[in-house]
Amino acid sequence: MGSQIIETRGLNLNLQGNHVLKNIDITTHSGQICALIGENGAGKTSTIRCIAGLYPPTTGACTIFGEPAYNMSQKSRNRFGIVFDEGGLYGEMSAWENVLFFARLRGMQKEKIAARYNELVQHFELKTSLKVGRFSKGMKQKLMIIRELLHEPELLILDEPFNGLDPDSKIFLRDKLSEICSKQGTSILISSHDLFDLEKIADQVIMIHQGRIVADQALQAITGMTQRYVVTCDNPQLVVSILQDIDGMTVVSHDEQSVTFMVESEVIKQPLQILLQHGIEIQEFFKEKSSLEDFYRTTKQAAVQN
Ligand SMILES: Nc1ncnc2c1ncn2[C@@H]1O[C@H](COP(=O)(O)OP(=O)(O)OP(=O)(O)O)[C@@H](O)[C@H]1O
Repeated sequence: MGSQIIETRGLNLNLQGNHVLKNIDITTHSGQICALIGENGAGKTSTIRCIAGLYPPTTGACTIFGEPAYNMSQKSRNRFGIVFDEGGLYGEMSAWENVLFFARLRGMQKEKIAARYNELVQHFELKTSLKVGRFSKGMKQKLMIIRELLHEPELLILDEPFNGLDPDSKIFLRDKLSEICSKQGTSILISSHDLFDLEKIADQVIMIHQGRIVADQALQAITGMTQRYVVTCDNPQLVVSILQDIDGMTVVSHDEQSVTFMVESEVIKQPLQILLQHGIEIQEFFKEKSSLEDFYRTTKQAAVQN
């Protein structure tokens, strides 16, 4: 695993008498995509604001590149880029003018800015002929990411970057972010409600519920194989009645097309063989994989009960 990028320890945040973050402990590593998930109002944006040095922790510590995030030096500030949903683009300017303005503030030279801008515009396939005020949501999102990648940061922080994007734009952006991480080694911290898309790109998943961390795991550990099988056939009702009589096989659910069942692997070695032996005409048979959505649901259920 790479070096530590973000570290929070016992991070608490009070905003106007509201205890928004409670003992948040986060460690992220370089070259990885870390996803922040959780329901509306869970505390994702507040966590990101602390990490970016916009809010001082009420108690506890929050460091980025080993330096306290609040009041960090300009040098450390230049080591990351951040995109919030609310934007911060100038509509009356062109894409180039927007990018130039921010890159100059970061102390970059114009020739370097131009070269990098062209490279990123190509990478993100951004059409730049219109004034930014006439850009679509997806184009603005791309431009903000280009602006924040221009100075070649080691870390890119994104707060709900897929918000309001159509499926094509979402897939495109998701895959480009993954590429930037894998090819250029840029670490990414991303908050989003798009669990399906996060599942495609994240390495680490942190779930926040009512200001507390309720899960922090490698994606690989979350989305492994389950002990559940799914069979699709013409007569699921028949399958249900057959399975009910077999020791070691338990029906979990069924509908008009399929049956999901669990198998005790010590008792049943070849579930497919058993179905075939009973003369069932199978259209599809597979072992179910757990998704990030399943994980979110069960983790949330447990958090609500605690
Ligand atoms: N300035 C503020 N003053 C008081 N409370 C605040 C302030 N900003 C946020 N909060 C509260 O902090 C909690 C966490 O908000 P936050 O925006 O961090 O959640 P989130 O997980 O990003 O939500 P969403 O998914 O809706 O963007 C919410 O209850 C919110 O009302």
